Amino acid sequence: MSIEIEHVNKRFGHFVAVDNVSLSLPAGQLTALLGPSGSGKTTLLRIIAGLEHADSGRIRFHGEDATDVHVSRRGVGFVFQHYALFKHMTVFDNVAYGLTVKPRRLRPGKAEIRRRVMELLELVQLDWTAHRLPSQLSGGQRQRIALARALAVEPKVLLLDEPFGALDAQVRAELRRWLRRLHDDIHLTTVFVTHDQEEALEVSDRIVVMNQGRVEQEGTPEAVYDHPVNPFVFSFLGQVNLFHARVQDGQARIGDLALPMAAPDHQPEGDGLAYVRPHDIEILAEDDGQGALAAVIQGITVVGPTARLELKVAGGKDLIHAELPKTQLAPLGLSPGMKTWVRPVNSRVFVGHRNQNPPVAEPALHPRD
Ligand SMILES: Nc1ncnc2c1ncn2[C@@H]1O[C@H](COP(=O)(O)OP(=O)(O)OP(=O)(O)O)[C@@H](O)[C@H]1O
Repeated sequence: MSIEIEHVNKRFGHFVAVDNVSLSLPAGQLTALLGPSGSGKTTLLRIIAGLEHADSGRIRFHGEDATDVHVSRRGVGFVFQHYALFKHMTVFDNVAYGLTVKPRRLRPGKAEIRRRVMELLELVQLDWTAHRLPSQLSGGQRQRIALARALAVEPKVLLLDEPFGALDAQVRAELRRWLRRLHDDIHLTTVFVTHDQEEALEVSDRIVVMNQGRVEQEGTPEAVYDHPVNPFVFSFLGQVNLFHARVQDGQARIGDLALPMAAPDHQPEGDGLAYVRPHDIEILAEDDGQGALAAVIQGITVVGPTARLELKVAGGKDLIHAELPKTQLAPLGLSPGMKTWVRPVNSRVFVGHRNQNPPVAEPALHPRD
């Protein structure tokens, strides 16, 4: 069941929470609504669900207008960050709940309810917990039961609001891989809200990047990561270093250093900022004469297989961040205090954009200041 969102607006008093959003969410896909806190993700999800009413605009499910259809008739299943399972009911009864409260004529028989609940518990790989109480489960297990419960009434659309937000990093990572596998099995149109870019990139078929109630970009994870349309999306999808740059005659430069650019066809010319990801900064122990910026290593941190370097470029005020495989440290003989050369091997220059970095962005470097 596809979801079409057409010119949806929502204000709370004078505050614009959702600002003229139009989207088409394809059937059977897992779409992430990704954005910083307060960007309107949850409000949009609640409008899709029918828990919130848009001030204007329409919501269609598979082409049919659902804007004025009550939440109970939209055929949506939800899982929230703090999904309250009924504490005094067993796991089995929690999952069965939505079926047992159906009107008599729509309610399946006892044996059918049992069959369906056990099937769902197997799907979420927790059939062995059927007779437990929620308090006897871990947080991750509870969220999987919440998902089984949402699926019990056979929703046409599944809506997840930061479903793993309250769990620790490792459980979160396991659950998002599990959710991806589950989605590959059931192919239910799913929309999930997250502010975690890694989660969105790893799990979803499509990502909608939101900011201040608007959609900044929409596309596959590869498209939004590799071809961010503006500085906001670039910065929000990962760590970034900023350099003053100039584009002239189709060539971008930081000072005299020519930059290779993943440039769109019509790269505007003029002064701007070059955005470079830490893993796109090459570190050279010796100047190879092919253009690089002199820099001194300020610190090295090894995190698992990755070495993270902080460097100060000659003439620059702020530190830049580079990342490379830990195994390259020894061959290059890199150590704190050492003079090196750095070369951006991939970058994107935005000319004439307002610098609208979210707080996740790293400090800017101004080598020409
Ligand atoms: N019922 C409400 N009354 C007043 N303001 C609200 C209400 N619900 C949301 N807002 C405001 O609307 C804005 C968007 O909120 P929303 O919850 O949609 O953002 P979000 O992107 O989901 O953020 P988060 O990740 O923090 O949940 C916020 O500034 C919030 O304070």
